[in-house]
Amino acid sequence: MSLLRLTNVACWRGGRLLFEGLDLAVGPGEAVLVSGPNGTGKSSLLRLAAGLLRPLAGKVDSEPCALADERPALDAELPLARALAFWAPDPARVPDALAATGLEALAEVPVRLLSTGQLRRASLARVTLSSAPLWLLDEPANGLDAASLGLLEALIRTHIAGGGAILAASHQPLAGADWRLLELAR
Ligand SMILES: Nc1ncnc2c1ncn2[C@@H]1O[C@H](COP(=O)(O)OP(=O)(O)OP(=O)(O)O)[C@@H](O)[C@H]1O
Repeated sequence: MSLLRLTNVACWRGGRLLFEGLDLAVGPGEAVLVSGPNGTGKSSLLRLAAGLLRPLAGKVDSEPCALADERPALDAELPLARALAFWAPDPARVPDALAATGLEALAEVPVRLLSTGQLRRASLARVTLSSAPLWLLDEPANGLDAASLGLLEALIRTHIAGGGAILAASHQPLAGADWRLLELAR
């Protein structure tokens, strides 16, 4: 059983072929780390997996997923807790998600006032609240200080231990899981 399966996938973007013939299966409890030089299509691969991009060829099958990338996808005008509640099937879990990402003191602060690293952590809180079995994390360590990196790794560990799956793109090594590596080449 796979939570994400790509079969013979080709991706065309920005007027060129980024990759083709890509097969990938990610099952419960598995984590895959996509690496490769700038512009090789790591973010595009995550967007394909999320159903936000269509493959040029091949097939993408995915269970419900939550994507965290550089866009927080939170209402900038709302206090953080309310902005997160919008995405939560169970809003009662918002305080736990804030605590798990070290944001409990910012629950009433409007999203637009958060710093870069705080916004990254808010995205992670949104992902944890989604209840999606598949997490798609695009450069999740960007902008995080050492303590926040520890929180990210703890969230990854818990998700994998609970039978979730993760597809992440990162230029930096990430702990928290026994990552299977997928290298995209130029
Ligand atoms: N919104 C877009 N519209 C058109 N082309 C795009 C768009 N976003 C990215 N591309 C193209 O797709 C290519 C791959 O971009 P992508 O962001 O997937 O690479 P990446 O491997 O994640 O890069 P990086 O390491 O810099 O984050 C880029 O070189 C660009 O030409």
